[in-house]
Amino acid sequence: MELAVEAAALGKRYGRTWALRDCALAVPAGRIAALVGPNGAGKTTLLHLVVGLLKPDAGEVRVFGRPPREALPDIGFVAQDTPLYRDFTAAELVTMGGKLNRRRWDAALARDRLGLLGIPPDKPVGKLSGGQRAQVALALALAKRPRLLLLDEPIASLDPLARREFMQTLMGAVAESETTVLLSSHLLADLERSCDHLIVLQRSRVRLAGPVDELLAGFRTLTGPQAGSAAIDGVAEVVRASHTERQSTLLVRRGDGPIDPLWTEHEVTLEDVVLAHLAEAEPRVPASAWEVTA
Ligand SMILES: Nc1ncnc2c1ncn2[C@@H]1O[C@H](COP(=O)(O)OP(=O)(O)OP(=O)(O)O)[C@@H](O)[C@H]1O
Repeated sequence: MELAVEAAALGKRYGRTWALRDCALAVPAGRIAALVGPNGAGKTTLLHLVVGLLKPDAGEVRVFGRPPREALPDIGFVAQDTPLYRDFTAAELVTMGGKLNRRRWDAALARDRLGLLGIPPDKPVGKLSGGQRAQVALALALAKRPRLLLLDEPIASLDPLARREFMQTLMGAVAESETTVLLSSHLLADLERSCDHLIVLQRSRVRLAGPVDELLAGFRTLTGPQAGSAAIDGVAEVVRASHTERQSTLLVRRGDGPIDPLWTEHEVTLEDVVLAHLAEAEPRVPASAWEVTA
């Protein structure tokens, strides 16, 4: 199995604070991988390490078996907030992309895609809507015909319809080209429909990672009587529990044995699994840290 992204003991720190630590990852080629986690978890840092914009302070990351700098011609990257030269039109950006990527540039693909989406070719991109700009950035990244496409929160500013259209465009494009995608997002419901690999970061560490179908198959929600959890001891490991006066709801990592019929088993969604793993309280900053000496 070819790995598109592989990281071992990868770490990056700013001053004394680790933005990413002990990160071990293996994203197989051809996957659409979602990178999720709370604000400040280290998602952008990880993407910047993968594209070679940052150098690791520990460990290493490889892209198709090579250091990121060597793999750069095979990587397409759309940074957070899709930065584009705002005074240029989409048509000018497509031409400029051709000059910057002489080895491989599919201008026809970008033009066809933008034409289909009704993006005006002759309007400065600064005057397009946020969704249209995101589509321009995606079309430019795809025109590079990358083997790995990195997208940092590409749909954050889009309305629900534009989000769906963006994800459909993305999935259609990568299915045709067998591109591997690593995309960070907070929008779990959108990811469930389109991603087949998941990486959850929390407080600079990988909390959970693997193929979505395997992760979902490994967890169940159980509902049953309060204080009945002894009945599942040894059969299922409780990841998160919530209780009302009458019943308990448990998210469990499923073992092999049968579950006591006291409990009703339900399948889980991606959102259930991610939120249960992130539910640990985030550390708070004490109010005293905000005091500024006059
Ligand atoms: N240039 C920098 N200098 C100092 N600290 C930084 C810098 N960039 C990021 N950090 C810190 O590194 C940590 C990880 O930041 P990062 O931007 O990777 O998180 P993120 O998961 O992408 O967050 P978000 O979802 O808010 O975009 C945070 O604690 C952040 O404050």
